[in-house]
Amino acid sequence: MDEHLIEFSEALRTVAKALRRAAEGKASAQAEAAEWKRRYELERTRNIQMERKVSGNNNCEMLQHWWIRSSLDNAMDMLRIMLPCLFFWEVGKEQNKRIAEARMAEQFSAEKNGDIDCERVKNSDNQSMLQNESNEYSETGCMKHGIWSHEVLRDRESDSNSNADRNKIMRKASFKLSWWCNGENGDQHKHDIVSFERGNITTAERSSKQISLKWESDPQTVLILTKPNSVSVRILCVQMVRWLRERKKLNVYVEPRVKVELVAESSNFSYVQTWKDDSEISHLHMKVDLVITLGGDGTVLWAASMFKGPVPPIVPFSLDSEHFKDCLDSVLRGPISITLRHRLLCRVVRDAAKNEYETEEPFLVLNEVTIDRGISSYLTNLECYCDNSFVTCVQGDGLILSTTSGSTAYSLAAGGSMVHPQVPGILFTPICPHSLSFRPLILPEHVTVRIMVPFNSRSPAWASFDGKDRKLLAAGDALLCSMAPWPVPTACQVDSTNDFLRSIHDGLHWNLRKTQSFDGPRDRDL
Ligand SMILES: NC(=O)c1ccc[n+]([C@@H]2O[C@H](COP(=O)([O-])OP(=O)(O)OC[C@H]3O[C@@H](n4cnc5c(N)ncnc54)[C@H](O)[C@@H]3O)[C@@H](O)[C@H]2O)c1
Ligand SMILES: Nc1ncnc2c1ncn2[C@@H]1O[C@H](COP(=O)(O)OP(=O)(O)OP(=O)(O)O)[C@@H](O)[C@H]1O
Repeated sequence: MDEHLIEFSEALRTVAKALRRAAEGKASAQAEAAEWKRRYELERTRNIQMERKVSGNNNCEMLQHWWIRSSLDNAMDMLRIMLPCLFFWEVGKEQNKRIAEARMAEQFSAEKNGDIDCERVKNSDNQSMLQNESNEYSETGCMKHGIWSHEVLRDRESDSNSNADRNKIMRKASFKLSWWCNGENGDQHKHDIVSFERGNITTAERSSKQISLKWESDPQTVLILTKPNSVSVRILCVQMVRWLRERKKLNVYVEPRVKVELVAESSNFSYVQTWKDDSEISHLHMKVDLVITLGGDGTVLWAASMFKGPVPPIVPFSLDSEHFKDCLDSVLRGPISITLRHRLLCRVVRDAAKNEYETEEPFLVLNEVTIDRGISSYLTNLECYCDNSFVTCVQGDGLILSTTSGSTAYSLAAGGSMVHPQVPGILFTPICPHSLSFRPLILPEHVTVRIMVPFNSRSPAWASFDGKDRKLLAAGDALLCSMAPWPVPTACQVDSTNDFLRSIHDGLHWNLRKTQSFDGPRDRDL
């Protein structure tokens, strides 16, 4: 009995193997056939285009001979390739072969009969989808309706179908990719970065591309922002204001504090402009062509925080900027490489709010928003959601939601990755989590992160924005954070990537290690 069972199971295994091989043969034959068909169609389209060109010469007879000959050559080539494929195909399904032969015959005879008039083909009752595509392709150079992929021959549904049905072919399921936005009035600015060609997805444009700024009219007005309480900054500021006004004939804006300092230095600086209150600051972006910062990273953060909407290009100067004239000359002339630094839009929603839109004044951060335990000695307890999905509960000192620009600041100190500033995304970095497995995350740019202080939390939490403006988050309060539509354009010294690498080498001494000495054991000694 056992022997019979073993024999039977062996037989079954053999049958299964044969079936699998047949299925694999069919799949590869189908793939190969589809590929050759695609090439055939491309060639055919090219021929139609060439024919159109030649017909301009009114040499119809020559054209017809040439066309028929090249079509025959193509068809023969295709047949040569298709025959072995069809053999395998037959193993799988006899009907596929019949459809393919019919299809080939139809194409072949159409070509042989010199059926090369695009309009005629287009209007023909028996037009095939293939011919339609061909016409569309040759007329427009691209697909008109949606995104198509390679065509494949369709299994015949039933033998009783009409000839027209039998000869029908089916394309690989066509599809369209579109951006998902938060409704029509969503605050996310999107643009197409993906292009489609015959169903193959290619990224045409990526936001991490190097961007170049070319002035279309000469800049007229410059705003200079300076780090306070620094003698070297004050000296540099005086020189720069003078040069910009006297040599470049530009209008110069400074902060009220700096104007007082300048006028105290010399009454000649009375031409320097400033503002009286915050409402004037909100209109600055409409007057200022360029912002110059004299200071470090903190001054750039300060500059960005002054613009609650669009930000003019920022040229950051460190304190040792001896060559500011050459540098500003080339910036004012353009073109310059810029880095578009993404910002995060942060809104606090109180427990008492009726809905998510009832928020306090939003904050825009260039580095990060931090939610921490403040002066409380208890662990934070923060519930985190990404769109509507629960992410995790942060129990530790807190959480940093950082931009990629801010990835080299606090987030880095808390163990987050350093990310090129042109990469769009939100870094989700815990601060001293009380768990061994809480690794930092990087979330995509389009999400909204929601951090909530649960009602069972032992203490409130504190949110701070680029290290400033602390806000208390009580139980039930939440912080919403998403990518802001207004990036901060900063001028590069060389280009985005070069500047980023230089800043992590020079500023952070990234991977600085003494070079290993030459003397010592070598591979050949082993
Ligand atoms: N443990 C930490 O590393 C820590 C703690 C608190 C705040 N910070 C950072 O300080 C920032 C505020 O800066 P500030 O100048 O107003 O305060 P600050 O004067 O205390 O300077 C903080 C330091 O962070 C550096 N820094 C700021 N942004 C940076 C960036 N994007 N890449 C690399 N280094 C950066 C500055 O150069 C400065 O040396 C916050 O946004 C936060 O990222 C860091
Ligand atoms: N125009 C300004 N008005 C008020 N505060 C400012 C201004 N510019 C900078 N700050 C603040 O001064 C502090 C120090 O500025 P900044 O980081 O530029 O100097 P730094 O610490 O010497 O530079 P770094 O450490 O990045 O080399 C920051 O907290 C910043 O917010």
